[in-house]
Amino acid sequence: MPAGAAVAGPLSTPRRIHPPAADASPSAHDDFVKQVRAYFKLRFDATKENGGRKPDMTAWGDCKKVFEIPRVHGHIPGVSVGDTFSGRGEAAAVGVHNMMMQGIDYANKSDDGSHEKGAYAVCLGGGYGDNEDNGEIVTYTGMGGQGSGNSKMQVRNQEMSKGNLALYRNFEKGTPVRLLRGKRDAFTNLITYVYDGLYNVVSYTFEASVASAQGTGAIGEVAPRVFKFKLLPVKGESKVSFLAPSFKRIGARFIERFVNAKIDKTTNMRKEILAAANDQSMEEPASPEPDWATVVVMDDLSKGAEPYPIRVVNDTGDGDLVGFKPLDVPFTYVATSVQGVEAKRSPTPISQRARETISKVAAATAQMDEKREDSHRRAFGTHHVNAVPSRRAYSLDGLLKQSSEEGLVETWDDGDAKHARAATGGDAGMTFHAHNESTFTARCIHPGLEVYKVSKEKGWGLRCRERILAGAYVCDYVGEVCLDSEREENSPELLSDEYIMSLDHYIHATEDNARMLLATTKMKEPAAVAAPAPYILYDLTGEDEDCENQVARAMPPPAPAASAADASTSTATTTKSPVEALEDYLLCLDAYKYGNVARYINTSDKESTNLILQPIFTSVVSSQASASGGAPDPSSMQFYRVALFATRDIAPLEELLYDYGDDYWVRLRKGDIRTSS
Ligand SMILES: C[S@@+](CC[C@H](N)C(=O)[O-])C[C@H]1O[C@@H](n2cnc3c(N)ncnc32)[C@H](O)[C@@H]1O
Repeated sequence: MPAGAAVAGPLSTPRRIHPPAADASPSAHDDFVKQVRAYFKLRFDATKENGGRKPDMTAWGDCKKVFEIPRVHGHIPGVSVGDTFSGRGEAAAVGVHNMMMQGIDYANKSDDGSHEKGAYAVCLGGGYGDNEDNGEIVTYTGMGGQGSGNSKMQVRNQEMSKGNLALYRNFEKGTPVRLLRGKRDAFTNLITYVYDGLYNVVSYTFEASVASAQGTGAIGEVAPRVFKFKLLPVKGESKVSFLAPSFKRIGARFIERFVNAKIDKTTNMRKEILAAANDQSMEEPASPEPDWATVVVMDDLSKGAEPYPIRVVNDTGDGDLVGFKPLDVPFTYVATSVQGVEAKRSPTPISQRARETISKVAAATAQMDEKREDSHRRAFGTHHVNAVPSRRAYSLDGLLKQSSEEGLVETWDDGDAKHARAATGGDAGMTFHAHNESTFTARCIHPGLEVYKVSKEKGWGLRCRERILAGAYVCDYVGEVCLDSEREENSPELLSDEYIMSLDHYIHATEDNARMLLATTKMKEPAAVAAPAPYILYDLTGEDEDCENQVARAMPPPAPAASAADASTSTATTTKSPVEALEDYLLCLDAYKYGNVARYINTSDKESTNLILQPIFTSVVSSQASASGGAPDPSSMQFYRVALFATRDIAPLEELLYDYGDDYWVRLRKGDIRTSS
């Protein structure tokens, strides 16, 4: 039977009718589609009349026996953007979306290689609680991982296969998908579907599902992850139909302008950054679009925990998601450090001890307050005392301000704006200044921070899309507070070492300091501690470039031989130096499982770093204080915030780096630390 020939009544002997050739006239295609729809209606009504179940599906099945249903990318000839369908069956019969039971219509491998180009179509109309349809921007959730029954709960991570892989190919190859939108009518309870044309897959993420029992945001609960594909309408080939939930709010004309403006803005931003990086004039003829595709792995790593979203992107072109740690480990983003998270789940010895230490620290803070000034005088010299706490630490616009004498940052006013520049002298990273939280004005992360794939060797790193001024606060190092000595129990994997920030700025400064801390925190009786050894644990002056030597010098001197009488009563503590004794109680921030954006900051040699760490005295609420109305105790030298500041102006997209310290490089060289690759 030639294409387009009429079908006379229900067919007892099914015959396959092929669609017209691609170059046939539009009217031939229109006729074919009309014919299919007429036959569909016939079979639908007949099934319904005979009391058959699922007439939609039956009619589709009948159509398939009679007509060859087109399997092509792009528009279906004879179907116009805006055409409506009575159900999924009718849309399937004409080939707009050929899979009735699932949202993504994709080819299998036998389909003549077209699976390589990606999915044919997607259907929006319920099913995945993670879908978002804002009209101009559609977030389409991938398939798989849902529980059985009607709950639609996400119970497992989705996999990059089948429809998800197909949509990834759309993204990769730039093949648009057809979008079928469905909406249930509140009165008739019937769903109408409309063909809204072609949409591009512009990015995708792999993130925690909100439609899961665990996706409640509770700390310690890790929701299964789903793929989310962002779709934008192809200009001139699509529409945002009345079925899109936000249609009334936005209005189609605005949508078109909005979408195009958005794309232009991104392109211009890229051009600007590239031009700045290459020091090219913006007047020069536009260079061809860079050959990179930014894979937006996540729109906001913090899931709303930070005031600014933190994008995770990969523009290396390797398209590789593997190795992005939140995908590999149960990581939870937290904006401030957490205590005893493990204990909440199961009371493990580590968190128990960590909590005891924290409360001892809190209890000792009153004494600490009195002694702080004294300790700082001993640790850092007289001129630093004034900076603890110091209202002079920040300029009016919130930049960290220090005199050049203190070797950190100096500021000046050039009349128009305040600028800050790294001081030429001094070793900023090696001088520790303490600031009281009450004088610490910048409490919010720097806008524009972005986690990105640096290289295979370094793994992921942090950069900022905006210029960071010298002295500006960037973020805190945030993690799970635990005992340094027992952190292995918390994160036994070797890699966990990568995310530890030891809170040892003070005890490693001087022996005196450690002894004072030990005494005030009453963790060990000072009498039980051996006489102080006259050495500095780490060379904080940074004068000695050979870190091997520094670590060698850092080793404690051999323990004095114990006498026979001592041996009978001696314990390990009697031979420990104050620093060693205190190390058992040293706290650290472990950002392996709980952390913030700072866990992605890589290290570099001192010359190339652009950030420094600054301890900020924080407040700990002791049990005593909570009983008396929750007034926070003053902070201590053992439990403090670690803030990161810019040491110089940092250009947009420049990697943010701080010096992990000599110990890191020594351990790296010895092979104690694995790199990310
Ligand atoms: C706190 S993490 C930084 C984020 C890490 N790059 C990632 O992908 O998650 C520290 C780890 O990053 C890697 N790293 C940091 N700085 C590096 C550098 N300069 N060269 C190579 N690897 C580095 C090392 O594996 C290190 O243990």
